[in-house]
Amino acid sequence: MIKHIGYEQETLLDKMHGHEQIVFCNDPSTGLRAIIAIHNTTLGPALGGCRMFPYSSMDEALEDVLRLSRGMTYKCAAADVDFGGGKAVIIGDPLKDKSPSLFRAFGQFVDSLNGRFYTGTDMGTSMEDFISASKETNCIVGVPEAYGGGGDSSVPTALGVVYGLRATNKVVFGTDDLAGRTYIIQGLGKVGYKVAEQLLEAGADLYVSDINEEAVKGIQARAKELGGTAQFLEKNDVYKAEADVFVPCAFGGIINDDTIDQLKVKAVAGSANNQLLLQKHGEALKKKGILYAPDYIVNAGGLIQVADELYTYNKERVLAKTKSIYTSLLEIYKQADLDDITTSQAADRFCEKRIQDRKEHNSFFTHTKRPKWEIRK
Ligand SMILES: NC(=O)C1=CN([C@@H]2O[C@H](COP(=O)(O)OP(=O)(O)OC[C@H]3O[C@@H](n4cnc5c(N)ncnc54)[C@H](O)[C@@H]3O)[C@@H](O)[C@H]2O)C=CC1
Ligand SMILES: O=C(O)CCC(=O)C(=O)O
Repeated sequence: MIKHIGYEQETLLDKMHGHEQIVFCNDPSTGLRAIIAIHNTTLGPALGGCRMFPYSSMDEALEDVLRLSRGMTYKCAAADVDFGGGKAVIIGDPLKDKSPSLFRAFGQFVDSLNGRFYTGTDMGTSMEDFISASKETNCIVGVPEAYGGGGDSSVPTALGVVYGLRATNKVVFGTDDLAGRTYIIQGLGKVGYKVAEQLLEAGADLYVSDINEEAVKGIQARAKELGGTAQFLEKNDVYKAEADVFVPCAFGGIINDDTIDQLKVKAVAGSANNQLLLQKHGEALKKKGILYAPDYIVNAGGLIQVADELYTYNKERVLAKTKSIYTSLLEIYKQADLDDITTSQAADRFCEKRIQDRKEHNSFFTHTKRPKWEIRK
């Protein structure tokens, strides 16, 4: 059917793995090079953050955005929000390559999708970046309340991770108490730093790792104030330290053949998206007796908040839904146990069933079918 298209393009289409749409964004005047991927809009318009990272190649950026947007489809289904899966990546160094005009250009590309994609912060991007983008489009979430948003979405994300850690501790240690345990936190950014702080406040001890020295110094000072410890680990030492729980809060793919061999923890639960490099790594963790908290269940707090923003934001509702990550995760653990499958397989099955059920009612999002979305278009 696509024989007339050259080999390269055919390969690109093959890579889409069931995605609906990919948009390549190029604006030489601001230096913007970005990719927006919309995975699936069965449940509603695509919603997902925008990551900025100095990808070494276009292929690497594409691979990341395809994986991240697919994950959002599952995250939206699990969190029971009426949105589909999408994500964006901007190719560039967040420390050097940002400018308000670059984010305005990005906003224009988002706007061109006419309400099929809503976006906000992720790794490497901040609320300030999206204040710029929101000058060009209404399809921006996670900006400060003064700009009509719900504020920093990493706050509920971190809270959800802490509830996820409680649920995980309950299964592994028989109590959901966070105190008296040792956690390895990889990445002290918007989410990781807040998780670290809450764990210290609860009486935990930490190992921490970040390439940003300021973040490490900051959490060590906070640990001192709170009477806990936050021992620094070099980036390659995080996998081999002995602790109760590994809490990945930086990038994906960190659970792989190499790291599973090194891990000396009883559980893995953190905010990073796409923690398992491949599905088989969930099986390898299970075999090793390490409990894995599926990433998109644990890190859904930010999504819950930004989705709520689009319905008309209510803080109490967001808090209640974020807290329910505790029970959702316990359900997934129970189901995985009953079916003797991995926790990620149990989570995937749950989401795929929810999407399939909805598909019987509608298969493709359009504004005319869902007039309620007019509010933000
Ligand atoms: N911000 C949010 O609300 C949500 C974030 N996530 C995911 O959580 C993860 C963290 O997100 P954010 O905190 O927003 O990102 P961020 O960009 O604020 O923080 C990431 C941190 O990781 C550090 N880092 C980079 N390379 C590292 C390495 N080799 N070793 C240790 N640390 C390293 C960075 O210096 C930075 O401090 C990402 O995977 C993101 O996709 C998932 C759901 C929502
Ligand atoms: O947290 C956000 O701002 C949006 C949701 C998202 O991109 C994510 O959960 O990865």
